[in-house]
Amino acid sequence: MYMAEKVLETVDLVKIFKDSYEVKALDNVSCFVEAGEILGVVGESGSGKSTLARAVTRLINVDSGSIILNGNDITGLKGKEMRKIYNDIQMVFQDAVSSFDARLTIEKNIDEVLENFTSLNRKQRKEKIKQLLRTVGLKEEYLTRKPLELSGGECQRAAIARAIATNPKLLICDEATSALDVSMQAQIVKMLKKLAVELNIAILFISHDLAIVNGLCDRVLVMYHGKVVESGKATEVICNPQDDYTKKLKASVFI
Ligand SMILES: Nc1ncnc2c1ncn2[C@@H]1O[C@H](COP(=O)(O)OP(=O)(O)OP(=O)(O)O)[C@@H](O)[C@H]1O
Repeated sequence: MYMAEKVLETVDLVKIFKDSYEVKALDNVSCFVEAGEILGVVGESGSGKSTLARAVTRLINVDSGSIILNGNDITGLKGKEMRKIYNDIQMVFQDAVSSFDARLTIEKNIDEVLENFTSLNRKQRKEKIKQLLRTVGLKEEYLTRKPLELSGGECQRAAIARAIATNPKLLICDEATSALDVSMQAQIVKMLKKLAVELNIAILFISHDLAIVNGLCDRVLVMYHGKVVESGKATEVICNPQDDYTKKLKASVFI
């Protein structure tokens, strides 16, 4: 029997932020994403979505639970060991422009990643960058443009080109389409679907937009106060929610 490869798995992740009071931002969060699959993570503001992304990329430490990447427990990795797996996990954020160095061309911005994380020579890197731009639907002339000379949608495409430059196994998109207009959102969604299938990348797609998640994701997790309150096939969870919170979330979005 064919078994899809689990690229990411989290087991009972707990993260508590202690300020003047305690916030359980992740409350026993277990989830997984397979190669070629897109997992949506939805929930209102403050439900823990970005904390999950930051925990998985090890930008923050968790209090308990495990993070398994390609079958390896990466929960406790530090420094050099952790840097080795950065090739395998990439992130795309809402504000694509500020994720780039505004003084450098798109080519140079992407080249920095290739220079740091691959052994390609200058000529090979240039070819690779051209190929990456083609993959995300940007013409070669964008190589010499600077981030502020691109539209929001084009810049997000360039950010995705840079994110896939190291052939990651897992791509985390944190509100990656939220700043775009509806037609741009649709184009990026189409492209992410294509990338998941053609490059066999697992995508964790964080969004507050249930309609987009419904159109893009295979499965979805609904988070509330750090807990996964419902999960399942995206169309089933969103079209026919069982949990009261998911019902409310859907009603608040679609009224
Ligand atoms: N560094 C931090 N210190 C203290 N509390 C934090 C920190 N980061 C997040 N939190 C808290 O953890 C909870 C979850 O926040 P998180 O950013 O994960 O939510 P979110 O679902 O991504 O929200 P949004 O959709 O607004 O981005 C919130 O109550 C937030 O205030």
